[in-house]
Amino acid sequence: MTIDFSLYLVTGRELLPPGKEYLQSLEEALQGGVTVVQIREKRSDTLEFLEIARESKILCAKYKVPLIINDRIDIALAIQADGVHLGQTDMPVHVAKTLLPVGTVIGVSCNDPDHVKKAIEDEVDYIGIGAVWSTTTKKLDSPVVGVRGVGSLLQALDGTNIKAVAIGGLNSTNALRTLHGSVSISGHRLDGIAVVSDIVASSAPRSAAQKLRNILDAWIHHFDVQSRVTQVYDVGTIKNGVVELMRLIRDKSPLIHQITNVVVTNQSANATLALGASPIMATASEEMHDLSRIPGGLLINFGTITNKGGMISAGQYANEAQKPVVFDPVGVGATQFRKTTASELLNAWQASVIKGNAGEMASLANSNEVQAKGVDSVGSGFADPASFIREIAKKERCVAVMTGPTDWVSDGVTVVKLENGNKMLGDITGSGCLVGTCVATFCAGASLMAAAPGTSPGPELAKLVRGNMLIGAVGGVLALTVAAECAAERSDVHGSGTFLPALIDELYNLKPETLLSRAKVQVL
Ligand SMILES: Nc1ncnc2c1ncn2[C@@H]1O[C@H](COP(=O)(O)OP(=O)(O)O)[C@@H](O)[C@H]1O
Ligand SMILES: Cc1ncsc1CCOP(=O)(O)O
Repeated sequence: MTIDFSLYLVTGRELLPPGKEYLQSLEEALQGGVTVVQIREKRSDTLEFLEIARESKILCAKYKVPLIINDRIDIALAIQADGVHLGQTDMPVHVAKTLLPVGTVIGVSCNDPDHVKKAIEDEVDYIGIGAVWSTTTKKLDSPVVGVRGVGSLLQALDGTNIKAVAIGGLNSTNALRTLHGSVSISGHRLDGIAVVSDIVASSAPRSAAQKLRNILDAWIHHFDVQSRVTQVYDVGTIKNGVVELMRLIRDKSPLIHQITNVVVTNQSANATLALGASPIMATASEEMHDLSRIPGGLLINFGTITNKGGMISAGQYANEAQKPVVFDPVGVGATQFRKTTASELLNAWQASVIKGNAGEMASLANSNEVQAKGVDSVGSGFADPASFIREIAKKERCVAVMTGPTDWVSDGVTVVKLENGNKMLGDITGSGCLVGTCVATFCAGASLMAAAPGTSPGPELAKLVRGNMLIGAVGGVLALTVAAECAAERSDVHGSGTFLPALIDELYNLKPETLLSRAKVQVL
């Protein structure tokens, strides 16, 4: 039987809110658009489980929704359920298959590559990947998979007909992030999401399910359409796009919320102003929601990690508001704490752009090809930077920027090579951080442009960010590197001390014509 796995409800009677009756809640969830139901009764004895399963089956049949039984082959047989769901310590699949009628759907829980390998060998019908987020609904025996961990498990299913759903802590706030961020490098997406508490614990399960349904419908449609069309760029389109953004930033002065390090806070705020935007350097968790409601962009630079909670909530609210999130993982390879924090942040929210030098990007990609010393990259960089940047962008599901004497930008398909700049940028502290600020500013411009009425077609509900982040990222790099060239040529610049204020001046005075004539852009 073919099952639509998109909205998979797992029951949990112990979570029902006071006054909500089980069958009533289930029926409302079905009306809200649940496509498959699993009866999970961890505390009931056999007779109670059987009774619940029977009643649930009648209700599911009314809505033509298939019913799956958790763990218990005997109950599944007794009520002629459509399927069973087995955990790693339940009845082995090959034994279950000998007991169940041919055609019974079999699913297993997986949280590592070996589980997936075994599920493929066992020819199961679907896998439940989890827990993806932390949850209090189930006591977890293994660490959470994290959104970024799902893709490699999905990729292992390439070439099979096995379906996959994500489970654990899913709700209407993180569903889109989970769906988008879990797509594998090979383009394999989840078939659905499995939810317990977000629906069952709700006093309004119909609207809880409907909310998830709307997100799923929008995202699946958007993804399936988008994976069939590739946006093609040429140098002219990119340069003109950047200039358009430059003008829009000066005209609209978007708010650039920056959580950045203590070393560069002042110069970053000044660079933002010089570009015509408005900086706010706010770090407390308590203010993140308010800030996310103001159009603009967010920069998270973790050069000095002092407020992880603020970084997490700022990014999550920005995703919700479809605002750009630019992540600068300063010195990520330097300490284990930075590595763990980067992974935590990148699982918590979807970065729109990740920007780093070669050492930082290598560390994020777990590559040993380029080393770092503290916050600096060491050596001559990647042998094939174009392929590296394309792959990391594809893996992280965002635009990636790798700085250095040559800067590289990719959205996972197109690679843009940028050769502006001046080596004096290496003589001041925080030139990479300034690139991050400029990128966040241009991405904010791109977001504002897309938010203008009539400029952004398509299902808005399906997006974690609005606007063209590739052009935004290129714009930020070009603004800073071209301004650096102009600053370095000035007769009043005698060294790094005079270079920095001259750089701010040149950003302030940067003209579209200068940027157009100096920009060294190649599209690969
Ligand atoms: N040798 C160089 N020549 C020209 N531009 C450079 C050079 N080194 C760095 N840059 C520019 O300086 C900016 C910061 O890059 P980088 O030095 O890699 O960052 P970080 O400070 O994070 O290590 C980038 O825009 C890059 O183009
Ligand atoms: C059954 C199960 N398997 C892995 S996590 C989980 C519980 C998910 O519940 P919730 O959706 O309430 O986090």
